[in-house]
Formats: sequence, C-alpha cells, structure tokens
Amino acid sequence: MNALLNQLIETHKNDAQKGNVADYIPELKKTPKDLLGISIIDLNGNSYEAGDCDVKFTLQSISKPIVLLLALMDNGESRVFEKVGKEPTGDPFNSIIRLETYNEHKPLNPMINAGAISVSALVKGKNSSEKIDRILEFMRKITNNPTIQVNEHVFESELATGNRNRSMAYFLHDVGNLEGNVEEALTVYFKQCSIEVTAKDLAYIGAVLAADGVDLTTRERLFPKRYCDIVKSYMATCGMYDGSGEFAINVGIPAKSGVGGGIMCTVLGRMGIGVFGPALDSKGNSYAGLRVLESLSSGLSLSIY
Ligand SMILES: NC(=O)CC[C@H](N)C(=O)O
Repeated sequence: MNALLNQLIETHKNDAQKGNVADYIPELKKTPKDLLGISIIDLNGNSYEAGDCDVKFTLQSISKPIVLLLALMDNGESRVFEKVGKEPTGDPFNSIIRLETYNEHKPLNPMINAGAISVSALVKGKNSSEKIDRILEFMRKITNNPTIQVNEHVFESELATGNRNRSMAYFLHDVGNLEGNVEEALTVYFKQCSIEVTAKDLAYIGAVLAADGVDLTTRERLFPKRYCDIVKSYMATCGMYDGSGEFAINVGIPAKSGVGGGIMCTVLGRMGIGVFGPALDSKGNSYAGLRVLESLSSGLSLSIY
C-alpha cells in the first residue's frame, strides 16, 4: 500500500500547478503551493502514508462535520434541525443568496458557512473560550492526538477579513436562526476553522467515522452511531461544496474538504483517508488532492455507489 501511495503522490504532484492557494484569508497565502500528502488508517489501526503527511495546515471547513457532532451531542437532533436544513445547495460555500429567499431563512445545511456558524452557536459553554476548549478536547479525542491546537495567526487573519461570514451571522441572528451573542459565535467559528491538523489526523477522524464512532485504539464510543450517520450523509451530499455531485461520480465516498487544502474521507467499515494539497480548484477543493482520490478510489474500488 505504501508503494501505491508513493506512486500516486509522484503522479499527481504537478497537478498542484493547475490550482491556487486560498488568498482571501491572507495568512493562508503563505502556504507553498506544491505540497501533497496522503495518509490512510484502516480499522485495525494499520497506517500507510506518502508525501507531505506530517505538514500542518488548518481544518477550515473540515471543522464543520466535527462541530456538528458536538452540537448534536449537546442539543439533540430536533434542536439542531430547527436551525439548519438537510439539503445540498449547489451554491458556493460562502453564498448568501438563499438565506433571504428560501427555507424560512434557515441555512440549507450545516456544511455551508451560514449553517456552520449557526451550529457553532449551539455548542455548550458559557463563552467562546469555553466552547472552543470543548471543541479542542473533542478534536484531540477523535484524532487520538493530544497536541491539537489553534493556529492563532490564521485565526487573527480570519477575524480581520471574515466580513462575509459576519454579515451572514448578523442576518441569521436577526431572523432567529443564530442564538446568543453573534461575535462570540463568530469567534468560535473562526477558531474551529483555524485548528491545525495533518493528513494523518484527518485519516484518524475518517477511520473513527468509518467505525461508526468507536475509537480504533481504546474501543471507546466517542459519539452515537446515529450522529455518525447524519454527519456521513451530509459529507456525501454536501461535503465538497458545489462539487459534491462530481465527487460522488468520480470518487464515491463521504468526504469533507477545507480551503486549507485538506480532504477528510471515510470509507464505511474499511478506512479513513486524509489528503493535503493546498492549491485549490475554483470551488475551493484541493486540486491535486481530488486527482489523488480519483486514482485511489478506482485502484482500490472504494466507491460506495
Ligand atoms: N470552505 C472553507 O473551508 C471555508 C472556511 C473559511 N474559514 C471561511 O469561513 O470562509
């Protein structure tokens, strides 16, 4: 397997030239474009890797399914689904357009920015720092990595430039779909996006999801299977933003991408996969990462469809 992964990285390394590193968050611009790494962890805990799988990057939108799990555990399904819907949008992740015109101002799903900010507000904690501490604690469990931290430079960069997210959050508050203090919810959202991980961490999370919420090492149940199923369904239908349909056809596994260049994938009953390649396509998905996953999926017959 390691030989296969090395070969995939070699084959697709140059694909990064066709994408661009995210620049709307200034701090992300500093990442070298041609990094590429992959890590796989199977459900027996065996791990395989190639390329830049130890390089740290920020979770960005991959935080959305993780914080959703915590919000579901904190609040239960009915309260979470009062705030966010269950349908894909076909719009970019930061789109505002349907918030005013559709679904009683409820974000269509929690994988777009608007829905994720509403979900961040639901995490229990008396203020943003208590909430982010709980998110970090949960992250450390589902990655089996006690060193997980927030990258404060990326956080400051998002806080300084995230005005589109800010405008969505104030609108959602006005229509009753974002509870509590808006700035506190935004702080939680920007911090969860700024949590640093490696491709290996993403593979571990993917493997826990593939094991229906049970930790690979300790066999402890980290979250209920029902919530695991909800999150995987969202990943399958909306995890790659408005590229989710194409990804279903070309790769065919539940996955979540982030503009930091990560993609976290889960193959039910088999493995978790983490990919990192910071040059993005026009939809915000890792350009080379997608090519690696397409080759891997056809090579190992991973598609669930
Ligand atoms: N798609 C993403 O990864 C977006 C996350 C980013 N922090 C934002 O809010 O715009």
